[in-house]
Amino acid sequence: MESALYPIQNKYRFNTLMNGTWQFETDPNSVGLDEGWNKELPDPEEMPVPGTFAELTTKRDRKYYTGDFWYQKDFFIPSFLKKKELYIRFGSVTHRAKVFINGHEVGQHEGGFLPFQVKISNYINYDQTNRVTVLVNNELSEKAIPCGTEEILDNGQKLAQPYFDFFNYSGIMRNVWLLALPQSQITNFKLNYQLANNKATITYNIEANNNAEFKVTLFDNQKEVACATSKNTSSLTIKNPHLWSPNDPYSYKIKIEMLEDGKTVDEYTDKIGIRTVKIVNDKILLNNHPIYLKGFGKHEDFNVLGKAVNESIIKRDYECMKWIGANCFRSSHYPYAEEWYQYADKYGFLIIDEVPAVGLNRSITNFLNVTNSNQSHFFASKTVPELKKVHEQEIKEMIDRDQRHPSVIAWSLFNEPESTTQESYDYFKDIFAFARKLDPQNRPYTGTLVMGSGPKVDKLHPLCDFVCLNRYYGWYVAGGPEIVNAKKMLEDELDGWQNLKLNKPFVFTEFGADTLSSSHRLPDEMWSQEYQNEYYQMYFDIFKKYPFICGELVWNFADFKTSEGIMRVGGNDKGIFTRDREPKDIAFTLKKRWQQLN
Ligand SMILES: CCCN1C[C@@H](O)[C@H](O)[C@@H](C(=O)O)C1
Repeated sequence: MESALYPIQNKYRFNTLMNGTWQFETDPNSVGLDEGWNKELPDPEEMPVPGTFAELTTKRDRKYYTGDFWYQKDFFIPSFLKKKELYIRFGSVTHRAKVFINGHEVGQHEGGFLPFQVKISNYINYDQTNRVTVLVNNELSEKAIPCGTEEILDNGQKLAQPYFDFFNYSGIMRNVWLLALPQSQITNFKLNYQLANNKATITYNIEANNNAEFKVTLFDNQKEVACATSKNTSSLTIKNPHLWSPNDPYSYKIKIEMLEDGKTVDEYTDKIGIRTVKIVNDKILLNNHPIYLKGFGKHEDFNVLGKAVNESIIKRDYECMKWIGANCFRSSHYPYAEEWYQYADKYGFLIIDEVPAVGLNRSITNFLNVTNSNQSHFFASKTVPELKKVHEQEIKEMIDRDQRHPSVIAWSLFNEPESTTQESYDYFKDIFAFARKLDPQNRPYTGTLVMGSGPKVDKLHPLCDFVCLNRYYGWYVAGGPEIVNAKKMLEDELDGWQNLKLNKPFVFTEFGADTLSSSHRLPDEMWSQEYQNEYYQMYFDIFKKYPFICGELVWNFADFKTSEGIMRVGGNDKGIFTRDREPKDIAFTLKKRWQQLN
């Protein structure tokens, strides 16, 4: 069911997008399966794919709809495709899906931010119209990621209660492809690079659905530079490699041919960037040179689109990040659509790729409890074994999908869980041990520590190759005139970390202040542009004193939608850019700083 290879077209492989208008119907009483909705929706409406119903409706109960809902689309399959294996590949379906072809169940998937594909060949009527139906569910629990719960309102409606600070958008929010693939096919390939003596050794490991030989060819600007024919794994070596880096995102082309009895039966080509990432003492090295990460925590989020993929938004975000002088972002708090990583490879951005392990606590204000006995002991609950299984499945799918991107430099296995209890350490010790077996390039593994999980109480930093801090001194604590105290709080904490002599890099993966682009205040006040500037200047002045700080990823790239609440004005307003991607004053401050920072 996993589908790590992005669809391409060549003489062996064909695909077509199934995006556009699908039929849609909510199923609040979960009667659809009994009433045959997998064959025919009784009273559907049009729904765009990719898209999310929550951003399109004018009715509150539809916006917050929680439970089962159905998508359906008819499609024609000509008989000349009979020789191929047919699949439907979903870039994602949020949060879980059951797929039917002409009424027959063909597969299901848990997890709303990673691709999967279902084989449909055995259920297709050739030279006829066929029907795909998807049963989707968007409920939150402590047995899946992202975590949350739900309540039943007085009118009987379910309401998702996220343990996280972004709107629980759901549906088919990424591209959908019809794939026609060869019977014998390449299903994934993994690459690792060693650099020495001005040579690069590229070790490959090819996964396929049949035993075969493989011919692997590397091209530099169309010129063949290396070639090998082998079973699934071997290596290629090239002299004077042109390495990939943010300032020079150079790519080679790799072509893999699958051979049966000497005849090519499948071919997959991709762009690859030769580079290495490692941690040495308290520095992050890219191609053996220390790097400083400048950029953002982001969200996939935009007006009307919700989290639906849209290449215009992707392009605009990268243009803004190039303009401001950023070189990095974290895919907070879930793996983004594949197109984000393709652009990062092309434009030379670095990505900390994050699995949707957010809300592994019992409140998004968990940080208020983390240092006292009010802790929720989240990892002591009986649902943890089920949660761990899903967490591991999604780590594997994320790494299988993204391990070849040169832009991906690290894996974030958690965002702000409960992290000061022995049971949290026991849980994540297993999670890290599981994950460390999966990446052929052995990139660094980390996770972000919630406010309060500091040097005296945090249990998870020993598992991390570099330590990521989400800190809000000057906002959630010691805000406004008390910002004078916030400075000392931040310094005291960093002194505490320094005294542990961890000899590890630290990255600030979140720090920020809600700011209304309409607000100017003299003297500055919280929510004003002037305060956002003062807040960041305080952090930057302090960062200078701690050489182990190797990155500043501000929160957030842009304003984004959350659930409603007394601390949210139409959503989270900590953006450097507004939700429609226009700069706040702080963007010009960061541009000046980041273009000078090497
Ligand atoms: C400590 C608060 C949690 N942190 C996580 C992120 O998802 C939130 O959007 C951000 C905020 O509250 O702005 C802070």
